[in-house]
Amino acid sequence: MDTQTRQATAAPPTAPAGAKLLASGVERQFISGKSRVHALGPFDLRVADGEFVCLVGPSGCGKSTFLRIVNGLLPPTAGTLDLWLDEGRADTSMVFQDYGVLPWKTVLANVRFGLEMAKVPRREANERAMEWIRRIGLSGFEKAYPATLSGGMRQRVSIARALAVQPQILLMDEPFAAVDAQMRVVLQEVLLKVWEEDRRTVIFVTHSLEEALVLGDRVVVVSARPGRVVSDITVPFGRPRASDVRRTPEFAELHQNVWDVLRDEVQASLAAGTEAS
Ligand SMILES: Nc1ncnc2c1ncn2[C@@H]1O[C@H](COP(=O)(O)OP(=O)(O)OP(=O)(O)O)[C@@H](O)[C@H]1O
Repeated sequence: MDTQTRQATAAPPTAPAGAKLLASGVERQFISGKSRVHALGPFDLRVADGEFVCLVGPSGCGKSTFLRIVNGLLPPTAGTLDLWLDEGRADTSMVFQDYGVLPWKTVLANVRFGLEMAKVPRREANERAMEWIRRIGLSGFEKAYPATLSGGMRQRVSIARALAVQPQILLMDEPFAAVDAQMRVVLQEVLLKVWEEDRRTVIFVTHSLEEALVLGDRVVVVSARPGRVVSDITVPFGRPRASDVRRTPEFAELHQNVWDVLRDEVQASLAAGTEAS
């Protein structure tokens, strides 16, 4: 029977060693009018504490749906999702493609926003926000409004806001898709640097296989809809990692191997779209 639960359990005795997240047979269907869309699953994934896992897959295969389930925004229609969370710290925090900054708030107020929601006292919230503004490379822009910033800077604000609450799991949904190619590389480097500093658990969705291989400890290839895990690759490049790892022959070879798997799913997705139309 469908369980329709997202279980967030504080350190249950059954936690597999080191696991932060365990998705077991997670599925999601959407019903709109008379049509039913089987968006995801059965989806099985285990993520260890402190691991950086990238999801790649064809458009519409359910990647965002999975993040929304992890974030608690959406219940699964079947299967279970267990999160092993420490008490007293924010569970999850999400960064979206479209910046998600509040245009009427300054950079400082935007970064402080999540802390205020978490009822962190004003002085501490200010200090933590200022610290994250520094870490993300926006010192000097505390009083600026989003409209005066570049897309890359706005996305830094989003990342700083998400990280300032010290989430146990950071969920990133194509966070760099809206910025130009050069800025994307810069933001990848910023993210690599801040992630190295405290290595929290990250699930990062991207359409760019190159980006996934530059950032991730693992790259999980998701099938055409309904999304299932078709391949789970451990990225062999060491840490700390610089973004110019992409220029090595080993990177090119791995990219080709993973692309061979991903291409089949993209083609399957296109074929399904053609049949449906
Ligand atoms: N609220 C909803 N109601 C109906 N269908 C939905 C809803 N949300 C998502 N879907 C459908 O579920 C499928 C998976 O969507 P989802 O956004 O998770 O895919 P995705 O892999 O993140 O896609 P993309 O890479 O293009 O962002 C799509 O067919 C989408 O249209």
